[in-house]
Amino acid sequence: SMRAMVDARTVACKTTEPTGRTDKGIIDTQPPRGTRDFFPEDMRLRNWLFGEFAAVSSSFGFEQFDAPVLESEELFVRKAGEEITDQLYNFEDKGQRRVALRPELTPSLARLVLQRGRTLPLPAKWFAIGQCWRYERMTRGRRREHYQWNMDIVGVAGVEAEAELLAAIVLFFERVGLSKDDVGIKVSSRKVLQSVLVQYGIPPESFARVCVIVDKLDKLPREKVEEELRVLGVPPSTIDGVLSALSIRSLEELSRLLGPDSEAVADLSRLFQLAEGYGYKDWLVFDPSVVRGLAYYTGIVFEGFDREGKLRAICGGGRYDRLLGAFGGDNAPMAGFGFGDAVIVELLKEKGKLPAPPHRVDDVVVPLDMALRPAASGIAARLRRAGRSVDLVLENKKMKWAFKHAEKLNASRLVLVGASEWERGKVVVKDLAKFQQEEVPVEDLI
Ligand SMILES: CC(=O)Nc1cnc2ccccc2c1
Repeated sequence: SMRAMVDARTVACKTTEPTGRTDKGIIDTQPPRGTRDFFPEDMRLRNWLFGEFAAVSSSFGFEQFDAPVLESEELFVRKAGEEITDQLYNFEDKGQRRVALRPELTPSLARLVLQRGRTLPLPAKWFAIGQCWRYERMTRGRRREHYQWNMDIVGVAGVEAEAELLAAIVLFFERVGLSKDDVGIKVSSRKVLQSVLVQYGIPPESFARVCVIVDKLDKLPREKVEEELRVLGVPPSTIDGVLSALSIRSLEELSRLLGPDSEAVADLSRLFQLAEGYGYKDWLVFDPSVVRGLAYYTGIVFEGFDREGKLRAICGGGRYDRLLGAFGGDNAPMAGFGFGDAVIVELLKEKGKLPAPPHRVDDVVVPLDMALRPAASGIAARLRRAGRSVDLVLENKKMKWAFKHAEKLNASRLVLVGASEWERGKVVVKDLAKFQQEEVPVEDLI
């Protein structure tokens, strides 16, 4: 068999095999650095998770889109010092084109919206589940790919869009068995930071880069952050002002700091009011230290977190009203979120809520002698046309083996095609759930 050949080859790897694989022996069977294989059991979990993502998106009336994993590099070149662009998986292709494996889905969404232009009916509510890439020096041994679920709303300027997106995240958590005691969603607005920076006379064009640096506050030591801000020309005194604003923990306090007619206060108050209507207000935590690390956010930002504080952000998103303009198009209001496939699985594992979907089939069909193989194949074909999943035993096996095989496959029925029954137009059907067996006319099999 193949296995024997492979084993022999690894043992006597000095021989030159007909395949020419000389002393290299077997190929490296591991996937490339930082990437994962999905064996069937992994794929069953992944299909379950993506099924939950898609079910939530559909229950919000969103339409699915996708775009190539390979994009023009220019889609992601943003000089704001973001980690996601510092680690771009970019290269020059054989046509001397600068290309990159997408690190996120939002720029592709923006490209598709611009491609449709005014013909795109608004609001557009689109979702995607796609593999995203980063190129990290393997010093950190972190993964270089993950799958991300995105939901985005194009064309709604009010925080009703963000409220709807937060509702989708909450529904997902509820569907997978997580409660507001397990997870929460921190909510803020970049307009908080914007108003503080205006008070300190920081020029607006530094705003995105300051946000990216401030977002690192919970990842880097403070003096590192101060250093990066100083490089931008933001004096240390500003940092104290920024930090005091980020340490506020109530909307009342924020209103006192920014004044009663602050847009940030209005947006956040409205958002919490809508959250009350949806019934997920208790899942939200106002936390102005949430900035998010993507340069293009312009308003409300949010991130899902585990209340035990053991894991990195579960998901994140916000409003980004100026992205289309950055690509040279006319702006349209946009808001959305990204939800990775890694942290949520870690969290569900920790909570003992990770499903282990078993492989199963409806029927196992076995010819009891080789003359009946065509008959058995016909039975399997009928059952499959009727929508049942059928494992047709392809080698000549005895009853005992067939039974064990059917149980391994968690089959509901074992269909035995035997000579004496077949002469009478019947097959033996064993119901493996009810431990019963009966002779069934072929036409009644469905
Ligand atoms: C926990 C994890 O796998 N994170 C992850 C893995 N791969 C990525 C690839 C691109 C962008 C972000 C990424 C984030």
